Amino acid sequence: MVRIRNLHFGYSRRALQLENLNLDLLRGRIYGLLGKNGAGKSTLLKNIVGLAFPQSGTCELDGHAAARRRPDTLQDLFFLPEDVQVPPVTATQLAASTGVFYPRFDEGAFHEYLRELDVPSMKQLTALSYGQQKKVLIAFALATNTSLLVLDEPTNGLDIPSKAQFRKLVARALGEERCVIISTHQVRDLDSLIDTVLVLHERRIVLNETIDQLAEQLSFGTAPVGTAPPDVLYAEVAARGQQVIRPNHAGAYSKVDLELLFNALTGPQSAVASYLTQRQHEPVL
Ligand SMILES: Nc1ncnc2c1ncn2[C@@H]1O[C@H](COP(=O)(O)OP(=O)(O)OP(=O)(O)O)[C@@H](O)[C@H]1O
Repeated sequence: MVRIRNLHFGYSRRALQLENLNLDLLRGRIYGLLGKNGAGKSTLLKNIVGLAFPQSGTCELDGHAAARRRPDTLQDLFFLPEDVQVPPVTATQLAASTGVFYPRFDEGAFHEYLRELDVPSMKQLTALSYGQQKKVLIAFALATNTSLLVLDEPTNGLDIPSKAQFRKLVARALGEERCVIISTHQVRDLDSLIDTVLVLHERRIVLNETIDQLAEQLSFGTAPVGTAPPDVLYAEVAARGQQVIRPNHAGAYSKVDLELLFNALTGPQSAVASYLTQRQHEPVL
């Protein structure tokens, strides 16, 4: 679906935001794009949807350069930017005026999503709160049924129950044909939703693994404060003891702690990153 090769991008020639970046995104997956503030998540997403153009390298959507912005590509992708701006119309009018640009737009599903997110469909969007405006556009995005759905910080501005509702709706809207990419710096918002984790750090993708692959390779657990358990790749002091990441030698399954993993990968000289890279280069027996 998305194929990026040796992508270099900077807003000026002197400072690169993305450097020699390679990435493949597949249909039927929900990707979580994690990165610190200013890491370049929005910049990468804009390159993917053809709103920013690589200085060198390629970014292709189903074999066509995203930057060409072909009509058949644009009608099959939806991008929800971080800062949303709504037109002075109702949700119902939005569906009528803008839904036509997306051949598989499902108006019935749009209204169903609005009901589930508890947003009125007959009120002017400009008169809604920021969180409600965001929910309308999330409902619209899901109802477009485009093959590629790119959501930049969609949970910003949502209250806690709406974040849970958001996760439910996205999980339901995913099909074999759809590729969803969601960026966030609030890692916990994507817990139990994404199946693949991407971490953007220091201008590159430093992690691209499914949750299952991570659970297979790493073990997430706790240890008493002051102890140094054997094999520890990363440890962080928490309210009740230390949270630790170790190699999963025993083959036992533990829940992947996304926040701990993110901290481990974006700290100095990440032993977790080195371990995962080493595993990738081990011969398969
Ligand atoms: N239009 C622009 N012109 C110049 N520099 C920009 C522009 N947009 C972003 N940048 C810079 O590019 C870098 C990456 O920004 P970007 O918005 O992609 O980060 P982000 O990971 O999405 O951050 P956040 O989590 O804070 O939203 C930042 O240093 C930012 O200042």
